[in-house]
Amino acid sequence: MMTLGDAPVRVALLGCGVVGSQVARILLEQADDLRARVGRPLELVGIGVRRTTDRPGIDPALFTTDVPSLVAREDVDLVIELIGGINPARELLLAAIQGGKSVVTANKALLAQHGAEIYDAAAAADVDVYYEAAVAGAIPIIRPLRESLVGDAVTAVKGIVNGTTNYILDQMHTHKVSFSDALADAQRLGYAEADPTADIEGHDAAAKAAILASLAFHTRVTLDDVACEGISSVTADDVRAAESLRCVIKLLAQCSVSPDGTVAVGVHPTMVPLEHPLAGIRGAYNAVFIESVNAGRLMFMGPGAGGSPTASAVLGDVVTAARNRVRGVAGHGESAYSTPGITDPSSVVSAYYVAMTVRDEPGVLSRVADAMARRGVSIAAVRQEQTSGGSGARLGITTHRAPDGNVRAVVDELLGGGDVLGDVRVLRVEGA
Ligand SMILES: NC(=O)C1=CN([C@@H]2O[C@H](COP(=O)(O)OP(=O)(O)OC[C@H]3O[C@@H](n4cnc5c(N)ncnc54)[C@H](O)[C@@H]3O)[C@@H](O)[C@H]2O)C=CC1
Ligand SMILES: N[C@@H](CC=O)C(=O)O
Ligand code: NA
Repeated sequence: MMTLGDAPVRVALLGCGVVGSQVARILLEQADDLRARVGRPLELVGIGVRRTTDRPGIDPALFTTDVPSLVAREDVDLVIELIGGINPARELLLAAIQGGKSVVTANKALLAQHGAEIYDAAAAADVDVYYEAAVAGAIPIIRPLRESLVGDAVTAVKGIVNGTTNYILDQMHTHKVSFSDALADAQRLGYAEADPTADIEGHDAAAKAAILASLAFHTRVTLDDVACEGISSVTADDVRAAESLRCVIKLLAQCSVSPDGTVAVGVHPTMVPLEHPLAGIRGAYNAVFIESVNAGRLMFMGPGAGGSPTASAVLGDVVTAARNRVRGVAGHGESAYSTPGITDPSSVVSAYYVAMTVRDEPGVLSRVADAMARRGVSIAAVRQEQTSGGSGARLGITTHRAPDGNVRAVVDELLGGGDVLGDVRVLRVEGA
């Protein structure tokens, strides 16, 4: 990489939505401080957008809809991608890298599916790829895994990594707001993805889990490797059931090394006991625990979504990449030397809450208990109450830890028999 002499570091920004507009604001408002921190001015030379409209405080001459030409400009040193989605974001990032530009992105969907292609291209071109904003918004989590803990041996990463779903679940628990109203609020507040299906079906959290697992275990985990359940089926009844067990429902991402050395990565709605630190993570906040052999247990917490917090993480990367540029070096590349393989999701062990509406007749409970016992699923607690319509009983069973596949097999068996009337719910339960 060439040094820049005394020249400014020239920055192209792609996308000027929730996050991009805040990045532009900070680049312009904090220009003096940023110059002092980089040692050269950070000059915003263009903003690529789909449609040009006036944005208060930003010179209209900066905007262009010809994004490929902006990326190809000879005088651009650094490209910030805040468009989202796969293409054209992928093509634009690859073009930037192949043109010798360093890149900063918040695009977890892209990195979880095409990360290897992008990291390899950056290594070949000797330029930087930074992506702190891609996981858990403002919270520094990529850099701690990529740099601070790289001399340790991480064994598990787990937590809340999607602000939208945490906001929705928190509203459902705390204010008894409906799922759809809470989602509409999350969209209005700028937390949700352009298509919020990615949030509520767990795909966004799964993409982040893939990125975290890749960094934590020095391997390449992609979106397809992640067992993923979202929160779209979580109902007010589930919320009440969780509360009656002194729990709240959270969408948890879990990445760990299994006993056979493979890597287990999953995203699931989970009942979390009120006394657990993750239970108190409110609104669009995120929290991530890292467990490692030498450091022990670390917790990172903060705003996981929203324009200004996410822009903070983007600017951290921009300053780092610009400093590298000034010194004529590229930062740390990807460490993906390990190939442990992915754990079969059915062998992942957890405690469960299994609820179902059953016939209110003698013998039903013992048959359900027998089906569980035959699959090695041990019951921790049982609650039973009349359904409001009186057509059956609502059975809520909490299990001890058991393999996911065994619990699913019990549920399939019960659904095939005559005792279960319907409305079966299976939720993981986190240890206190
Ligand atoms: N909103 C948030 O809280 C967070 C968002 N992110 C990520 O940041 C990225 C941007 O997210 P938001 O700002 O929320 O999205 P947004 O939808 O508000 O903004 C996207 C911007 O890209 C532009 N754009 C879309 N298609 C384009 C195209 N083909 N060519 C040029 N410009 C195009 C849009 O006009 C808009 O200016 C995404 O990758 C998202 O996953 C990451 C962390 C938090
Ligand atoms: N839609 C995402 C935005 C941040 O990554 C979320 O809600 O967490
Ligand atoms: Na982050």
